[in-house]
Amino acid sequence: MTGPMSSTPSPLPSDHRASLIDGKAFATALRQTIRQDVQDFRARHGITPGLAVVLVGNDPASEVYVRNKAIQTHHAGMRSFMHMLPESTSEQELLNLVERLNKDPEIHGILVQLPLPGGLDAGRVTNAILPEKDVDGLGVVNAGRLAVNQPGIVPCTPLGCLMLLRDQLGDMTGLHAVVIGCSNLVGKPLALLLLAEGCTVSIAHIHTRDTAALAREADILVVATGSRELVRGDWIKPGATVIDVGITRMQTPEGKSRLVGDVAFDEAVKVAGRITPVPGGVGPMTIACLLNNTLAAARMQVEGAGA
Ligand SMILES: Nc1nc(=O)c2c([nH]1)NC[C@@H]1CN(c3ccc(C(=O)N[C@@H](CCC(=O)O)C(=O)O)cc3)C=[N+]21
Ligand SMILES: [Mg+2]
Repeated sequence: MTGPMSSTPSPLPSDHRASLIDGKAFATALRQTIRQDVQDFRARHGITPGLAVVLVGNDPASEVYVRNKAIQTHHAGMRSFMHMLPESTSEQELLNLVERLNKDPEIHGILVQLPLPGGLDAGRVTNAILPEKDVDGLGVVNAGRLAVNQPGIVPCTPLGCLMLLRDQLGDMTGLHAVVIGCSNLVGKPLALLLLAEGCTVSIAHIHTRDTAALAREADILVVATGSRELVRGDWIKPGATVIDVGITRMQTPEGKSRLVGDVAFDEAVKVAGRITPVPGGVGPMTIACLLNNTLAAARMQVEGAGA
């Protein structure tokens, strides 16, 4: 019995290395553009876009992300409003805060950091955010707009992946995109975006029978499972474009911390044509797209439809 990799000789030279998709550099350039656009927006309207970030509880990883979001929001010339609430916050208190932020004209975008502590219904809280301020694009209105190809706010991580893929590949018509992972946060919206790009899209999930065999068919392979190094080198079609959304913090034997993705990078880099590293791939794009969505939300609220 021979597997597909041994029966199909790889067309790649033995010293092949995928080119790295530099999400960090792309995000830096995007943030620079946004910073300029924010200045122009302020010059035209006398209004500074404002982003409110709500964090409930004290998960250390979430605190780091939220702080990074605030710093980058300021760097882009926008206002940042942080709301750090105790773990004991009730759903009603959280909904009351969202209601206040909905009504506040200085706030154009609202993000409630996920996951929420147990007992708080993320769906109810997310859907309480006005669709025009839902800069995460996770409420049912923006999710529905995406599903029917209407303009709306697209979730930050999928949007970041799409920007990288457009930059790398240009026209994606007819390419087979395989998305591993079907979350409402990443996999599902990204599959819809790739469909709109003209890809043939397959989604693999927990019940998929042979995910490795499906992955080997992919021209574009996106992995968003949160299962570290799930995808091995022999899951990848030679020359494929690989987008690794996963990010897991690990302890090295020396007691240092290290980030790893959902793709076994050292194996994948020998097979893929292009690949995002972790860190420095999708992660920085997520925050840049949050700023992008906040500016777009401010434009829509101030300049109206078609802005
Ligand atoms: N409502 C909501 N919206 C989110 O968008 C959201 C969320 N909740 N909860 C948590 C996840 C996670 N997330 C990341 C953002 C930036 C990096 C990032 O910048 N990563 C860097 C490394 C950062 C580090 O060193 O830890 C990189 O990959 O290079 C990663 C992950 C947004 N999330
Ligand atoms: Mg990354």
